[in-house]
Amino acid sequence: MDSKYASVGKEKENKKSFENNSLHKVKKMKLCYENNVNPTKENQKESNVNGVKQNNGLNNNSSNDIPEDIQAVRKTLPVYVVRGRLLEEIKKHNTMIIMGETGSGKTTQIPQLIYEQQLESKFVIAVTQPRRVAAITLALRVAAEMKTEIGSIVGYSVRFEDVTSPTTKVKYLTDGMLLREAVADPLLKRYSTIILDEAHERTVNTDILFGIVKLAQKDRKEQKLNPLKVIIMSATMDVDAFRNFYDNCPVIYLEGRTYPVTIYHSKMRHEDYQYAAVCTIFQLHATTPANHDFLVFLTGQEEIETVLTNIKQIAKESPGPPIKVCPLYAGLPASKQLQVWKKTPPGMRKIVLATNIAEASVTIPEIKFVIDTGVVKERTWCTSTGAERLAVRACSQAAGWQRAGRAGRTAAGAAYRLYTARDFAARLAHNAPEIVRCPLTSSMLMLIATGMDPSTFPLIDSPPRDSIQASLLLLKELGAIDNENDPKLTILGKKMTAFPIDPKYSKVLLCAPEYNCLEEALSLVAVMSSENVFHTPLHKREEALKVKQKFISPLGDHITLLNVYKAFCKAPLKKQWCKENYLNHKNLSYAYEVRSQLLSVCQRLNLPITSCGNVLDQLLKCLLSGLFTNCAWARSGAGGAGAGGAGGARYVTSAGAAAALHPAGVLHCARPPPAAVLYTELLHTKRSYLVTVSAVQPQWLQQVAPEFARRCRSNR
Ligand SMILES: Nc1ncnc2c1ncn2[C@@H]1O[C@H](COP(=O)(O)OP(=O)(O)OP(=O)(O)O)[C@@H](O)[C@H]1O
Repeated sequence: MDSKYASVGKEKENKKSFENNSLHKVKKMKLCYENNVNPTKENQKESNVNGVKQNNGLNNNSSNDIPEDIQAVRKTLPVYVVRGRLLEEIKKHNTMIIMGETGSGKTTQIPQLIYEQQLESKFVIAVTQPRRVAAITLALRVAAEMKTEIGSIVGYSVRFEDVTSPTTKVKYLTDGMLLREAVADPLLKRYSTIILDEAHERTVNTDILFGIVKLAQKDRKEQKLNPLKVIIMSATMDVDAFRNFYDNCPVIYLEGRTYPVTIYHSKMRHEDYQYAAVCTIFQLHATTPANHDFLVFLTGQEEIETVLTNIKQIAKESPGPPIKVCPLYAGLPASKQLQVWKKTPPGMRKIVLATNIAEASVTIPEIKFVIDTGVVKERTWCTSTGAERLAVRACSQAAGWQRAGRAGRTAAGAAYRLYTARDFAARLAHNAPEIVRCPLTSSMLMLIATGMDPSTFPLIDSPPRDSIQASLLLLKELGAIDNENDPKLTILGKKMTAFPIDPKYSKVLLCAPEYNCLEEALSLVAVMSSENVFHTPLHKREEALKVKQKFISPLGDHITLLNVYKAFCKAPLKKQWCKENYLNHKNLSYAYEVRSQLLSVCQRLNLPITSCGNVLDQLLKCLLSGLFTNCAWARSGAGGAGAGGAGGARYVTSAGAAAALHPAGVLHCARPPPAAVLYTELLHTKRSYLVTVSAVQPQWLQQVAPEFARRCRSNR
């Protein structure tokens, strides 16, 4: 059964082109637009709808400080307009797919409608999000709409932060958190409705949740428990795949959006998308009023920081209002991420530079223009070598629509695609789901912890067989499961599920008391969870490398990172200290946050928090107890251990991949190069590199992981 409730479809959105002629000189460049929007009219409309004061201190008031009538805004949303018919459908069906335009009100309104209609009584409505920033900001918005304190009727639960209470009825949570809850209760009995939002993202966690809710629904029916309603939502999903998976369940199409988004495509291809983005920013900046904010999609932290510096420099000489540039990426401390939702002073323009964490679900109220570079940084994984490949790729059409959908949420907007219409048409409709290209160890552990059998578990797309086998073997060798054929969790495995981190690292923390080094292991794991802590600006490279010397340990990168973290903790004026020492304050603050969360899990598990002091071999052995598969040996012969500095040395990993030490690593120039190393990551770019490396004694492997060491010996 397909219902159509409104008439404006995505295919009817304006698709226009912009001509991007000379991009050589930012200030002189001029772009030509067809059918430009009328800025005066737009301003009038915007002043009526923007802004709301939220109870977390984030002020979303409109640029001209006219408070938003939040209830009036609600009532204009396409979902609200069709609420009666929609609720009828929701009552009728236990499983359904809802497709609706970005910004139509799916995520904020549908849970409220269900709650208000008292379809719910003592049970809770869960709404999952692939990303924590979306879960938090949506919960804050819905709490404001429902005039309630966050954490009471409306709450959220994300990694390291649970803002819910026994009165919470509408709960926004990351898919990872719901997966954790399924470990304790695979039937998810406290929920009467589970809404799996942004289904198109197809993260490993959501793919597993699709199967978990399907089984929970069936089992609850068989056990005559309260029924579970499952709603799958997105603006851009592959409906057929989901429909097949959920036994031809009904699909509801909600068409229509509140404000139009005009799409402009570049008329020519750009070799340098960062440069094209900066040019576009300044052209729009010079021609549009302040408080028309911009959202620019880039691929990662380093790129964001480079563009941020460029913008700040160019802005000094450019016409237009003052600019506030806000970065937004996953590794940014939560408080810094939420800065993006803070109101900018009147007369100022906010430019948000984001990775794809801002691609779906979020509303950043005053975003008028989206600038879409059309690329994303994606990790893929090779099962046989364990190598990760980090590559910048063209994003899918679905991602393009989602990005454009971040404009037009509180007023009409536009999306500038820095790629041609022809390029867009040639792109994949959807990216391949994560489950077919990423390591599955964490998800397998959670799945087994829920008592499910990985070999019969229902999935929309099956991961490659060798990927499942490799994950099960690793879990067995980590001691998390008893065997690979009919796996059951061991006591250690059960404890590992208490940590929201990769099982290799939870094993490190759980083994740390044995080596008397939990203090140090916590700091190291935390700092490794954050992005690069070293800041090496190109123009001050020599100076930055000189300063780095004071942290360097001859044992390698891990102890060097620990030295940095310890010094950071002692520094009284942290920001200033980081600046002087060429360190990234945001990333170290993030590590600090993560450490305190990991510490509280260790305390819950009653692990003794002791320190190994200067006996750092203990810490490296402990690290090896979780990362034993990440060992590499210097190749004998030319280029191997005997051949001059380590920079030229070649290593072979336990999985047989050949790689060199990464040039940014401490051991890159060690003489003689270490015979055996432990690495955190095997990265393929143009060459293969071992990243974050420490020297280890070859016999340690035998001591910490005898079974694995035996297997390695027989393979070598
Ligand atoms: N934080 C916010 N501040 C201001 N307005 C907001 C906020 N969050 C939501 N809104 C308003 O509510 C509308 C609906 O948002 P909602 O997230 O429910 O849409 P959606 O259909 O789920 O979109 P998407 O598919 O992009 O996730 C937005 O377009 C915007 O007008």
